[in-house]
Amino acid sequence: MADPMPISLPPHHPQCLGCGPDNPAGLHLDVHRHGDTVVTDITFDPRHRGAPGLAHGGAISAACDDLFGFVLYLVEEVAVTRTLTVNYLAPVPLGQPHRITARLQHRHGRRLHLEATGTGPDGLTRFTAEALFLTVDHNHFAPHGADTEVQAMFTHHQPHDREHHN
Ligand SMILES: CCCCCCCCCC(=O)SCCNC(=O)CCNC(=O)[C@H](O)C(C)(C)COP(=O)(O)OP(=O)(O)OC[C@H]1O[C@@H](n2cnc3c(N)ncnc32)[C@H](O)[C@@H]1OP(=O)(O)O
Repeated sequence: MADPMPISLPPHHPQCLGCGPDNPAGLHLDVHRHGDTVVTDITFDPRHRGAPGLAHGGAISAACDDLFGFVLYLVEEVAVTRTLTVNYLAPVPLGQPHRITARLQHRHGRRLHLEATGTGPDGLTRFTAEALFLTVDHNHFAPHGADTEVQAMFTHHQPHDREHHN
């Protein structure tokens, strides 16, 4: 079957570390939905350096965590990371695009089990990640004054409308 048409997904908010276009220290992930997966192409650069010439594990982890945050648009529920495990299978060179693909593996009540794979231009999978996200309601963010902002992320994102118009 042909690949589904990619659909552009909006950043969580302009200052998000993972995807915010206005965060000068951010990774600036540009994310698309492909069917039941979300996909981003990231090229780590010298700002993300760990060992010389290689991406820092924390930068890779942040990219995976944020990409999992885009699966929430597909699930259409607010959730936060409870656990995140990254399997660093091979060093990730700076300056080479890597495609990270994430999806919901399964759901059990409030528990969303997510999985991701990061693959280089040579086809080698250099890292994988698994996460447990727990659904929360908007009040989770209220003590930090962000409940309205989080609600807006999910209200303004209308995946079905976008699908029809793309
Ligand atoms: C949301 C908008 C997107 C924003 C951008 C996305 C950015 C990317 C995502 C992130 O970085 S989120 C930020 C980092 N994460 C956090 O700040 C979360 C901090 N942790 C918490 O706030 C609480 O620990 C949490 C809300 C996750 C859970 O607290 P709760 O009191 O609601 O749940 P509880 O600990 O009682 O566990 C609920 C259920 O999960 C189960 N559970 C908890 N930890 C588990 C575990 N490790 N493995 C398996 N099950 C687990 C637990 O047994 C229980 O099962 P039952 O419902 O069956 O009783």
